[in-house]
Amino acid sequence: MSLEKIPVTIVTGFLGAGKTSLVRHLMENPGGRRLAVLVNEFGDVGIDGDILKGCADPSCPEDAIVELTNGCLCCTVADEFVPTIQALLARPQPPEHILIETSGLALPKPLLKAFEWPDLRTRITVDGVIAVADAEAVADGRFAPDLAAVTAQRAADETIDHDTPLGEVFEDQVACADIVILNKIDLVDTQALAAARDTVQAEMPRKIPVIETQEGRVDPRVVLGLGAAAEDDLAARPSHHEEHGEHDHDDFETIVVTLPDHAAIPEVVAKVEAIARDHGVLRAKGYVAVRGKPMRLLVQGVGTRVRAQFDRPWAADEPRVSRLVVIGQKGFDHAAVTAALQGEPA
Ligand SMILES: Nc1nc2c(ncn2[C@@H]2O[C@H](COP(=O)(O)OP(=O)(O)OP(=O)(O)O)[C@@H](O)[C@H]2O)c(=O)[nH]1
Repeated sequence: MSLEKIPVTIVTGFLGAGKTSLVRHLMENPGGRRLAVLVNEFGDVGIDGDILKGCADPSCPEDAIVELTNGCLCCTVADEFVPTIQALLARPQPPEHILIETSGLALPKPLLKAFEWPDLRTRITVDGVIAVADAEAVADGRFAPDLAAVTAQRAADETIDHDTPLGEVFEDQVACADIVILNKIDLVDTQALAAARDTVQAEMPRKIPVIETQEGRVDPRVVLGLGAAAEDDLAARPSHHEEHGEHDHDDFETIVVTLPDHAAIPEVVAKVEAIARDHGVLRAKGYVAVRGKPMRLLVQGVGTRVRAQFDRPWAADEPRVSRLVVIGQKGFDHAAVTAALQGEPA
């Protein structure tokens, strides 16, 4: 038995940045490695796991794709993360590389600390932390500091943290990374791309590569096999939540909304656009039944950008239930969002 530690790549990045797209691309291009994938999502509706299981193959069979939906990975280390990794390592053919997709709200640093767990420390190592960023969202200033707060408080105290909740999560993710994937370059022009690059670079505590991609398509040789051993290098990866030792996710809220069947795709898309526009919803995703269609519709909203495509037929034993996971900042209007999704189209 080899004593080499199994490399683990942690994929982090804000809600909807393109983490699942990247993981999927790596599963399709494993470079000869036998992979296992661990995916963590908010809410108990595992959509990413479902998407990823759709591209299971011999180099990453379905039972090597594990979903952890019981809350945040970094907060359930002992109960969930450690036993899951142990089970993967105990497989007759253990993986040669493990990919972990964290939830878009997760802070990577507490997860890195889990690699110090006695039973894991000798068996796995963090090969690299990849932060995926949405070039359009970054260029739009969605992670920018709260300028009003900066102005109001500058005179009072220079040291007060003026970041927005989105800004904090974004900064923590970039600060922890070994590589940043600046994704969705199709949605920005050259100027906006340069602005996004500058913003990402401004957040880096140390110089790391920034790679531009579309749909997370990157040469696996660039992102796998970095040998970063990030768990030994925690001090170089500062976090906003350092002093608390742990963190909570009180800045964001998730609801799950059950929808009626829809008559046509544009209706669903318009509603998902509307909840982002009118109620500041950050992310919406799920499967929707369209009347008369045997296929289920995968609906994905990132801000007001919405994609909908049929992914596979509803299974015979599967209820044709339309459900969307909706994530927004704390205090978003759950009732209004639910009503907007459940109501008749405008
Ligand atoms: N236009 C465009 N859309 C993209 C690109 N990459 C991903 N998307 C879309 O963006 C949406 C979110 O992509 P995901 O890969 O699910 O993002 P994620 O980071 O895994 O999302 P969460 O797990 O919810 O945080 C999906 O609708 C993707 O199809 C890209 O390069 N360009």
